Amino acid sequence: MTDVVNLINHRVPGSHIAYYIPNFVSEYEEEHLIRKILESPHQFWKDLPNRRYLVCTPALDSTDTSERGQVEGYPPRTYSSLKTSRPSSRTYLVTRIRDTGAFQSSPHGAPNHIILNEYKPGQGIMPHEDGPTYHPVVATLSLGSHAVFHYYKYKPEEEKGVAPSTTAIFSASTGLGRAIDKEPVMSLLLEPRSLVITTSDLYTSHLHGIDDVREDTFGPEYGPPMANVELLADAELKEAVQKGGTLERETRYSLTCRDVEKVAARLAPLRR
Ligand SMILES: O=C(O)CCC(=O)C(=O)O
Ligand SMILES: [Fe+2]
Repeated sequence: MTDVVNLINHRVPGSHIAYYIPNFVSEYEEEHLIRKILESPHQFWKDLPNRRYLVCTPALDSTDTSERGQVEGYPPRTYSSLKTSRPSSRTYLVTRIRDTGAFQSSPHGAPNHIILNEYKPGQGIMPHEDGPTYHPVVATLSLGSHAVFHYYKYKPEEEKGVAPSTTAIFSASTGLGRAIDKEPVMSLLLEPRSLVITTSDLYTSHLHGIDDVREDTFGPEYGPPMANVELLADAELKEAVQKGGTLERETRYSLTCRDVEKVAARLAPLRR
């Protein structure tokens, strides 16, 4: 892994609550992590039409349930651990994320919870909120492919009715159906091996999502600008974003690392 990062050098321009760190892990580490991910037993994965995911804790082995808990939107039966060799790749990763200082004020001072998602080309995740279960800092590592991450806001309450530019969605914070503004407030290109850290109300009062497309096309007529373009490390990707171009998606794995403030339910050990 690379040296300890100084977050201040990675602030997304125009935002004081998002940080983008390219090449947070090396190609060798990426390959190792993907291999470990693919070794996770099939029964631990939860298949959805547009992605599959599993939930694990960063530091515990598969027989230790002491820190496991229920996370809103994620059924308890998916709780498991990634199969890892010693020393745990997850522990190492979490230590490095802790060392960025982003989780300094979180209850455990470091992520204690990881959601692993796998997206094939053409898959994505609808705009959603993650709910109030977590401390409002999230660190997401991307592996295997790039993705374009959009952040959205809700339409103001007084705008009743769903206009053509909005989508009605259930809000985890209010429990009500609300209309979202389809124009993203911010969009980021996440390179493979990058870490993005978002905090504060980008997390608590906004939604986030990834379009279910096979390729991403950039250019003024194709969609919103990428707020982190100046921070991109890969010259080819950067040029595609700056001058206009198309990037084909490959299989992407994301590790969404957070601190669960309150563990809502203790779970029985997995028997398999
Ligand atoms: O794959 C990602 O980066 C986003 C995952 C996500 O938003 C979630 O699992 O709630
Ligand atoms: Fe999410």
